[in-house]
Amino acid sequence: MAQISNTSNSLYNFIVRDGNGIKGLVDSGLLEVPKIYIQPINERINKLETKPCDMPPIDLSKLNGKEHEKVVNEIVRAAETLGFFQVVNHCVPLELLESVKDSAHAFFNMPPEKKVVYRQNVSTSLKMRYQTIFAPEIENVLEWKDYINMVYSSDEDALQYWPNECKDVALEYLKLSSKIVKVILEILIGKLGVELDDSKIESLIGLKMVNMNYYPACPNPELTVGVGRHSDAGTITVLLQDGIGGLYVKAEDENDVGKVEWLEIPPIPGALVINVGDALEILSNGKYKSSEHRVMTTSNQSRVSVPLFTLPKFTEKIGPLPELVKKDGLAGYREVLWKDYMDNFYGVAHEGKKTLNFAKINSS
Ligand SMILES: O=C(O)CCC(=O)C(=O)O
Ligand SMILES: [Fe+2]
Repeated sequence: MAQISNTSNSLYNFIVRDGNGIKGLVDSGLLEVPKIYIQPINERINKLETKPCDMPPIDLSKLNGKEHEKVVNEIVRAAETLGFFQVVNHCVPLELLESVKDSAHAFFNMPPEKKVVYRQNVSTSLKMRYQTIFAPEIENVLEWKDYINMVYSSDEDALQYWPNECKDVALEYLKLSSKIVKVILEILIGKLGVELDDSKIESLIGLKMVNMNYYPACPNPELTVGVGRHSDAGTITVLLQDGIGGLYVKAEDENDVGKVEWLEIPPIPGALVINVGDALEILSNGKYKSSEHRVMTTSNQSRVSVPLFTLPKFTEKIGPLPELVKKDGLAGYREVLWKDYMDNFYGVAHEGKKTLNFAKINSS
């Protein structure tokens, strides 16, 4: 924290201590991007070097019909290649998705004094946090994003600790999206030729949290990032994005091996984005890809997104499934206590998929 708070104390106090967030700074009439938000050139997103991801969304309702196997294969292929795909005809009502986005706006539109009570160091609850900086003590440049993190432990706790503005819809979203996660996880594990009982599947997604990300309009989006390059730590993420766009995923150019390209996951009304996290990459011994992704901001509209992160319970030991190691003849990752993995994940600056090196064997 020293770095940021020392270099621009008053900015730090305004944004973080007083709970205004980067949203508050933009609302105050900001014309220029403050220095601590300016990314080094190699981290900026050049839209000209990106293209839209043209993978059609996967229709989950077809899992119940004669195209079951085709849909299963689409899911597996997407998880093996990009690690990202979109689903439609899932079980989450579209009105609920609209209410979730509305409630995110309702929370962030509150005055700072209402939000600051949820700030780390102010609130004693670990179940709800309002933050603007991923990790001020380790990141040198800040992300153009405010967010809340709502950790699920029980319905009672959620209704007690999560903000009134969003708790009911966030809880409903968490429950229904968790069903999608379970269906997809069972398919992916099944296709590895491994059988896991229900309690094991549950423990792989035993920790659930809903974040609400708010990216205010930025005077110069080319200089900043909404979220820098990272992979998600957990098993599977379900992401609701609004219609603004700006989520980019790293892919290998199909026509030019080794060449990297950034694909934008286009907003599709009613669709949910699904992505593989580090835990699933480890479990599958690298077969399923936890993708590097990042977010660009826009100059005239604020964007919201609402990920449901599902992660293994902290007490789980996560390593490649033994049947796969036997089949592959080699483990690409070591077994880690999930708590240790998460401590490392939150303790280092994020630089793409480097957080996975904690578990990788022979990582360079
Ligand atoms: O806002 C988005 O589209 C993605 C956010 C994200 O990657 C995250 O919260 O981990
Ligand atoms: Fe992410």
